[in-house]
Amino acid sequence: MAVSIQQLRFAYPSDTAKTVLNIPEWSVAQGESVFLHGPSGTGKSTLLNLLAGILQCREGTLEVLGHSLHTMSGRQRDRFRARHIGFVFQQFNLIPYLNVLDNVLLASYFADRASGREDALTLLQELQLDAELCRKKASELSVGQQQRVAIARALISKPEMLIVDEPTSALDTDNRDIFMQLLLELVQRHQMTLLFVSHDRSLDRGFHRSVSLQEFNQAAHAGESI
Ligand SMILES: Nc1ncnc2c1ncn2[C@@H]1O[C@H](COP(=O)(O)OP(=O)(O)OP(=O)(O)O)[C@@H](O)[C@H]1O
Repeated sequence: MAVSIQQLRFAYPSDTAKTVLNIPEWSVAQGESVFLHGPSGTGKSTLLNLLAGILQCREGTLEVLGHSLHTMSGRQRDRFRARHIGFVFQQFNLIPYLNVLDNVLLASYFADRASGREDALTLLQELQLDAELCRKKASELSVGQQQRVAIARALISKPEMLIVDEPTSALDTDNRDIFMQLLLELVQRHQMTLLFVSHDRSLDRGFHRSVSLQEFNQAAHAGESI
């Protein structure tokens, strides 16, 4: 299994009275692509952040790619994420003053799987970003270009799992369709597990499974308190 969750409960330390996630059981198979949707504020980003080890699971079990994240320290989770997970954030989080190529190479450095310039340039080319563009600073790119750099950065260390959080909201329909096609092709070619969050249900074409968080998160129904 790529993801296996049992009896997970999560509340933010700053608001412990509010259970954001209460998931009795949920799993994702290796190589599966899952489109996760649900109304705003129901905990989609929170779930992705737990799966990537950015947030800590304090109650229940959370296994990702066979690793027990619920027993790991913060440092171990950071290392796990750098090695095994590619994460594309809503705001991309590129480093604005570094050029495109260096933004991508920096991620491979942190993963301890240093990929060379050639690998990075090939990947950027696959994502339709040419050599000239790769010399530009991230702050000089369009939103669509930044998005593709963020994907390249997530893929450079050859992660087994790619997590993408609502990445298309700033794009027009044509660019969105091109982006989705590119993403799904890359995921299939590299045989990765994909978890993709969006409000936009029309994007779920091509995924193995489309699921609402409310189907398996009990906290979303009850407005539950611990
Ligand atoms: N850092 C935080 N501290 C406290 N509460 C938070 C924090 N981040 C999110 N929340 C709360 O947790 C709940 C779930 O938020 P989350 O961002 O996971 O929802 P979401 O489904 O991804 O929403 P959206 O679709 O709007 O991005 C919300 O009620 C939110 O207010």
